[in-house]
Amino acid sequence: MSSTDLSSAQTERKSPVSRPIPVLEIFGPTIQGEGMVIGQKTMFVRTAGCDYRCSWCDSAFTWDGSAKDQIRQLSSEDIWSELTTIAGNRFSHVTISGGNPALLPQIGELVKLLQARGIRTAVETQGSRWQDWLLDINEVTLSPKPPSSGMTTDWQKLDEIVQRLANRTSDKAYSLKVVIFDEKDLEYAREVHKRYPEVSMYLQTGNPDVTGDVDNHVSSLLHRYEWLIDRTMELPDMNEVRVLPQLHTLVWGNKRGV
Ligand SMILES: C[S@@+](CC[C@H](N)C(=O)[O-])C[C@H]1O[C@@H](n2cnc3c(N)ncnc32)[C@H](O)[C@@H]1O
Ligand SMILES: Nc1nc2[nH]cc(C(=O)O)c2c(=O)[nH]1
Ligand code: SF4
Ligand SMILES: [Mg+2]
Repeated sequence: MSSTDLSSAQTERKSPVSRPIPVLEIFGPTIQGEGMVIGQKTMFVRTAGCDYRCSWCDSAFTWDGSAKDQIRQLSSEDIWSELTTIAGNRFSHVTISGGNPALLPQIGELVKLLQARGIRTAVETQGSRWQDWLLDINEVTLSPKPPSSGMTTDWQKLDEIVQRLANRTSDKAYSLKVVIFDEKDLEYAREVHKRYPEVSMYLQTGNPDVTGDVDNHVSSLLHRYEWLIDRTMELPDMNEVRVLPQLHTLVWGNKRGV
C-alpha cells in the first residue's frame, strides 16, 4: 500500500459514516428533577424508542407512536448546535433520557463530542441494555421497573450492567432509582437494594396522573411522597436509601419540555 493509500485508509477509520440519533426533544436549561443529581442545572436530550411499555410511563410519546411526526434524525453536531442555540453558554451538563437511550450505540459519538466541549453528561435508563458509551457518562441512573409498571426485570442483565458500572473509575458515578406506587413496588425496591447493597439507592414517588392538567396534583403527589417517607422510615433495611419526589412535576405538573 502506498503512503497515500494508508493515509486515506486512516482517514476513513477516523470518520466512519455515523448513524443519526432519533431525537424527540431538546430542552433546558432546567433542573434535573429526579435522583442522584436532583437540582443540577442541565439540558435534556430525549431520544425516541423504548424496549419497555411501562403502564404509567410519563414519556409514553417516545414509544407509543403519538409523536412519531416529531422524531428528528440528528447528528451529534446537529444536537450540539441546537443545545447552544437554545441555551448559549448557560449550561455545562447534559442529561440524555428517552425512551431508552441505551438502545442507541450511536450516542457514543454525542457523548465524546460533549466531553470534548467540557460538558458533563448524565443518562436515564432502565438497566435493560448495555452500551460501551455508558463507561464515559458522569452520572448513570439505572431505574429498574417495579411490578406496578407491568414490566419484568431481567436480573442477569441488570447484574451485568451494575458490574460494568462498578468497575469504572471513581470520578464516574451511578445509582439505582426505583419508582414506587404501592407496597408491592416497595417490596421490589427492597429486593433491588438487597441485591446491590453497595449502590446508592433512590426511591421516587410515582405520578399516577401523567396526562394533562390534574386538580390537586401537587397535594396528591405530596401525600404519596409522605406515604413513601413514612414507610421507608419504618424499614431497618432501608436506612441508607434516599427518598425523593419528582421535583419538576411539583413545579410544572405534566408540562412537556421542562
Ligand atoms: C421517562 S423515563 C426515560 C428513561 C428510561 N426509560 C427509564 O425509565 O429509566 C425517565 C424516568 O422517569 C421515571 N418515570 C416515568 N414515569 C413516571 C411516573 N409516572 N412517575 C414517576 N416516575 C416516572 C422513570 O422511572 C425513569 O426513572
Ligand atoms: N426537569 C426534569 N427532570 C427530569 N429528570 C428525569 C427526566 C426524564 O424524563 O428523564 C426529567 C424531565 O423530563 N425533566
Ligand atoms: S422504561 Fe422508561 S421510557 Fe420506557 S416505558 Fe418505562 S418509564 Fe417509559
Ligand atoms: Mg420525565
